[in-house]
Amino acid sequence: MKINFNAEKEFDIIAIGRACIDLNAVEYNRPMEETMTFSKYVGGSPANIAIGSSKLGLKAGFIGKISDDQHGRFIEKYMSGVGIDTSNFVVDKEGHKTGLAFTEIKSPEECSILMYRQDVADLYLAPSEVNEEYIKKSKVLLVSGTALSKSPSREAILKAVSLAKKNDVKVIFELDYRPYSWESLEETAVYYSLVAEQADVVIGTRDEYDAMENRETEGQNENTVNYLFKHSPELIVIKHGVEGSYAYTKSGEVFRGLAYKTNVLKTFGAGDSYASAFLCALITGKDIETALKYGSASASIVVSKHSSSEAMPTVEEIEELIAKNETISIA
Ligand SMILES: Nc1ncnc2c1ncn2[C@@H]1O[C@H](COP(=O)(O)OP(=O)(O)O)[C@@H](O)[C@H]1O
Ligand SMILES: O=C(O)C[C@@H](O)[C@H](O)C(=O)COP(=O)(O)O
Repeated sequence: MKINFNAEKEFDIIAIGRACIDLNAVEYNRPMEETMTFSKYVGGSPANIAIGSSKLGLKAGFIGKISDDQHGRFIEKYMSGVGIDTSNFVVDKEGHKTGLAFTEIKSPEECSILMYRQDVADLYLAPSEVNEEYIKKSKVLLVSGTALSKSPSREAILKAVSLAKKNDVKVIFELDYRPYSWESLEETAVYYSLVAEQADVVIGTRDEYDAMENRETEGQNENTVNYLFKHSPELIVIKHGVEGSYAYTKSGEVFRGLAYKTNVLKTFGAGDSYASAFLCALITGKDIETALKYGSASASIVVSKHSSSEAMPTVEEIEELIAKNETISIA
């Protein structure tokens, strides 16, 4: 099965949400308390997805608010440098700062992220700063769940989703759940359900769907898809880490994507690289099974490297890995 996108559109994908900075531990395999040096990269889930998409040859744009300082200018310059249209970046004029994510790489299995996200510029994107003429030019609007965590960004996202639906732009909802961004699980569940019900494609980990369902315990994929398929989604992707991922279609098909063996350096970056390559495959007309392979291969490459954004692979690297066919099989 394939998803049909409107071929007349100028952009393949426009992402909306945060464009921030990752500061990744240079001395890894140790706790952050003992880490003295960090490398700077552009970060933020939707920015990473836009960067990954652009590197794979898609025409990508971005809607977001950046700080009026050195960090904001670094982000804009890096993203335009990799070919992303940054004309719809808004520069914050109220002194809000760029969000920072310090990463800790204790071991390949034990990584964590320490986020500095108080009063960050990205969450001040206002509905009036979301432009219909821009959104209508894209095949896809990629929405990050974290952008729903606070107003006015929350309303800006809801406006963007309704403009996308009005203008034949597919809404892809990447759940991107960061618990510390939210007041409560209850609040997350309200806004995640609202947007997931309107989206065409939903992508998330099992844990993230549990947040959408306001669950403290692990839910069943079958129940999740039965609920969402009563609404707009035509495709639902549920990721299970190294155990791989599943894609469910409204017509009842289920596909499994296996993870590819790799030399893991750190675990973060997997989700964003997966999303960009999965979507690139779908948008360029590949079937869902191939899209799952693209997502898994891209994630496998990025977890073997130091960054999330800079490490995003090319189509050739992805296809080379798929051709080797060294998957991780877990029952
Ligand atoms: N250790 C790993 N080795 C190889 N691939 C991995 C590994 N961990 C995750 N992946 C790949 O990345 C995808 C997304 O990872 P997951 O952990 O589910 O998402 P997220 O990073 O959003 O939490 C998985 O479906 C898998 O294909
Ligand atoms: O999303 C962020 O704000 C931080 C990211 O830039 C960071 O690289 C990361 O956590 C990516 O992890 P993923 O969501 O597993 O792809």
